[in-house]
Amino acid sequence: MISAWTAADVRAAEEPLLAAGEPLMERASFALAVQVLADLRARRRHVRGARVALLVGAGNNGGDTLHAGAVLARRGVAVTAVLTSDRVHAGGLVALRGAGGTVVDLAATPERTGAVADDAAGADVVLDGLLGIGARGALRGLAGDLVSALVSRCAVGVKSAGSERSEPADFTPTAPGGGRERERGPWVVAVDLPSGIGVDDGTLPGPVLAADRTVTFGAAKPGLLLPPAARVVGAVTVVDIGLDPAGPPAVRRLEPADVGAYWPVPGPADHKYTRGVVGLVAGTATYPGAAVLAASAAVRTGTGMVRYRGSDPVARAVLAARPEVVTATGRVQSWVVGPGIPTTRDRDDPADDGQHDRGRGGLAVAAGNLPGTSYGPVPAVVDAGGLPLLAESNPPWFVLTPHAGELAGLLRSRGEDVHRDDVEAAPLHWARRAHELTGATVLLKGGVTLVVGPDGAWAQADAPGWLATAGAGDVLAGILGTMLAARSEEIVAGPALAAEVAAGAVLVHGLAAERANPGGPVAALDVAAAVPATVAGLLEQRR
Ligand SMILES: NC(=O)C1=CN([C@@H]2O[C@H](COP(=O)(O)OP(=O)(O)OC[C@H]3O[C@@H](n4cnc5c(N)ncnc54)[C@H](O)[C@@H]3O)[C@@H](O)[C@H]2O)[C@@H](O)CC1
Ligand SMILES: Nc1ncnc2c1ncn2[C@@H]1O[C@H](COP(=O)(O)OP(=O)(O)O)[C@@H](O)[C@H]1O
Ligand SMILES: [K+]
Repeated sequence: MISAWTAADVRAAEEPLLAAGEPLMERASFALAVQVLADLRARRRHVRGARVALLVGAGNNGGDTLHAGAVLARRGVAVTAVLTSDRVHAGGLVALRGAGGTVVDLAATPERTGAVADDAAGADVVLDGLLGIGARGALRGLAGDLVSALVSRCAVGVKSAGSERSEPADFTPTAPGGGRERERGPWVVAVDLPSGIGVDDGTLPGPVLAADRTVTFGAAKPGLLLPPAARVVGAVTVVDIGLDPAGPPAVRRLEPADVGAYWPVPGPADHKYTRGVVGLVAGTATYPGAAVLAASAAVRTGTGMVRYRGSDPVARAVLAARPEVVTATGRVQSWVVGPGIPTTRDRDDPADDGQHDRGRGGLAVAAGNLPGTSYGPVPAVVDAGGLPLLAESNPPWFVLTPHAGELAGLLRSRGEDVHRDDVEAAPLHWARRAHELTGATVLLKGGVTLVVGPDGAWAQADAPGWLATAGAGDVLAGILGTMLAARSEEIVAGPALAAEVAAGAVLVHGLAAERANPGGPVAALDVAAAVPATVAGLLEQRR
């Protein structure tokens, strides 16, 4: 698992160590220099004679950068530090000058910004040390001007899907094949984080120089995992400088081993009911495919049984694809409500095939709101047309699975003035808001999928861009339904678990998409078909 702590938590963890005289900056800057030397060696034959430009801001982030520059200069690298403030880290400046580095005081000559940017754009490596965890809002002043000038000189483009990111890293915050490629310009290494990203919320409030690598100190920061900033951090290397942040991380990311470790493997005493039964309210005459996709995915993920609820013609389509599905009513351990049913609240909408009523019924059971039945409470997945069926207040074992447009609609229905673009610009903020307003766990789908529950947030980036295809969301709903059903009682007893299970479902979905056709296009049903081998691969890792 990758864990990220907020700037405040990192500072709190640093404090006692700094008070005890631990040389944190020395550790950080030395590790940074070692990484830059490795990157240089990977890119050119000789380190000696390489050109490295340091972009230096007013704080300790600039201090780290200057000290790393001193190490590089002593190895024969031609290092030039561009100072964007008249009060940069004094010790770092002395060290760099002592090692033979060159200093350009841009703060004293701001009219040279264009020429300095030209020069930096011609370097082999640029170290972005303008701002670290002390960043507040958009990059301002000279630092902002310099970055804007550099961005215009180092055009970046998004790699075509399928191209490989080969840089060694602790994690790559974008999905496979979704990396970026600088069309021209230097290799950019962000010091601690790319200057100007929202450290704790992953927003991009102003200009940011996209990095090829981020060397981050002590622990990952939320902005390195969260969209949209995750798209500009490159390959992330976490350097251990002895920090031990207290409390739960602000954002986490599951790795395959985490999901494999807790996957429920049936034993000799199990039968289909102990494994979990999924109740599925999905599909209409207009969108029958959603029912087929969700049912297929639920079956392929290893459910004990799928009970399908819908009109006869759709049920026939489901059974033709998956004869394992049953249509008889009975107890279920999780409900999946909404794929392929209309998003209107109109009970009389003939296009709803009666699914709104069935969906409301399922959700009432899942919430434990039907006195006299012993069938609830159980977890539920609420997708697409299920979202308008939600009550005002919902239990956290409900997992809502909107994409950005659906999340905006849900929030508007609860009084927020928000549109799809706003959600895409600050997804963590709006997913948290939806969790607060509905009480439910919120899984916000996208290139990086966020899950927010009572116990914090998860950010998963497991899927190739090819997964952005019709029906992929229905497959996720089916996978998640099976995973929730398998741990139904545990989740209702400790609903914070719903978010972790949901993050696990996103990981399985993403890995299955990659497995279905590595490096190429995938169809939603093929993603479902790839789930069994994906799960077997996860289980293999725990042997
Ligand atoms: N304290 C230490 O000894 C350690 C600090 N570390 C480094 O120190 C960094 C944090 O240092 P600081 O607390 O000095 O903070 P920063 O280095 O992030 O810089 C804060 C400075 O930037 C200015 N600033 C803030 N927002 C701005 C904006 N939007 N536009 C322009 N200027 C802005 C502030 O006025 C302040 O002067 C970490 O990110 C890390 O790189 C690491 O070396 C680990 C040890
Ligand atoms: N750029 C992307 N990279 C990887 N996965 C993506 C990307 N865009 C969307 N996805 C994933 O594809 C799925 C699309 O689901 P959804 O929007 O509900 O489609 P549908 O309703 O047609 O099933 C989600 O799981 C989402 O996370
Ligand atoms: K930085």
